[in-house]
Amino acid sequence: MYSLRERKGLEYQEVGEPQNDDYLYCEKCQNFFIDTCAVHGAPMFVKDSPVDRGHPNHSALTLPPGLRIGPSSIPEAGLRVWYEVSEQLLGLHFGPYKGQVTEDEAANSGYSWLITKRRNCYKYVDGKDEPWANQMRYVNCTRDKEEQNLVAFQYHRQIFYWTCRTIQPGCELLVSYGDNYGQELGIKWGSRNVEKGLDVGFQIGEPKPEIHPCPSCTLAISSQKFLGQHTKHSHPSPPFPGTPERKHLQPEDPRPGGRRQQHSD
Ligand SMILES: C[S@@+](CC[C@H](N)C(=O)[O-])C[C@H]1O[C@@H](n2cnc3c(N)ncnc32)[C@H](O)[C@@H]1O
Repeated sequence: MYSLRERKGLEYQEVGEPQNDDYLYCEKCQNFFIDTCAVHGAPMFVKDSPVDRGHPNHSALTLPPGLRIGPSSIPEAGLRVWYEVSEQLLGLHFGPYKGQVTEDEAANSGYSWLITKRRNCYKYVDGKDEPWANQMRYVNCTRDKEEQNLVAFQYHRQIFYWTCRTIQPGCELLVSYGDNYGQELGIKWGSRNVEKGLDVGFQIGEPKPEIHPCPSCTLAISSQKFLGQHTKHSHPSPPFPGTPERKHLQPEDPRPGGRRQQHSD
């Protein structure tokens, strides 16, 4: 016969395998890491300006100081995000991309990113509706490698953008939506004709489109008349209290960033 001895309870912690989107990438080391690069420390994350969700202008008002929204100089691209202050931007992460989260594949608005939950299992974050999205919805798609300055990546089941090259003052922020999506949009890779002097990308020193910055929010409007209409509609006095201050970028939440991700639809 065996006597059942009392067993001491084992104390242990279950340490899960890191998921693919737990890793971040250090450009200097050219290596992946979790949380903090052992050599270069924690990457910088830029937080959105705080705004109550559901405000009709929510997306535009979340713009961090130093960035602006205005008409894009890319033909038929609508609005864009551009960088307005005098220092260069580098080594920053924006996000997460906000919007309505759905598992419905039909989320095909032109503003929805695909997020991989696990093998063959996806969800979508759709930034179409401005009251539920953030400023990242205004970032347009790059037309070639040279003008790309942001990379979209998935981190902890969310989409972030990181600055893959120095962003000069006056430049539009441009991210790759992924090859398939870009083609579906009719965005031709290499359509920016630099050699023939037909580059329509807005660079410093080039003729700028007409811009009328709104004094009460981060929008810039293409005509004085539309600015008047916007002010009347969006800023009946007193101005909306969540109006962000226009200062240089101030990274607040130093955490890391990583890899490229596919754009959905
Ligand atoms: C995520 S939104 C970008 C913000 C958009 N420009 C706006 O005004 O709301 C994606 C849409 O912008 C337009 N777009 C983005 N990049 C473009 C490009 N390089 N050329 C033409 N249209 C572009 C397309 O209409 C696309 O469906």
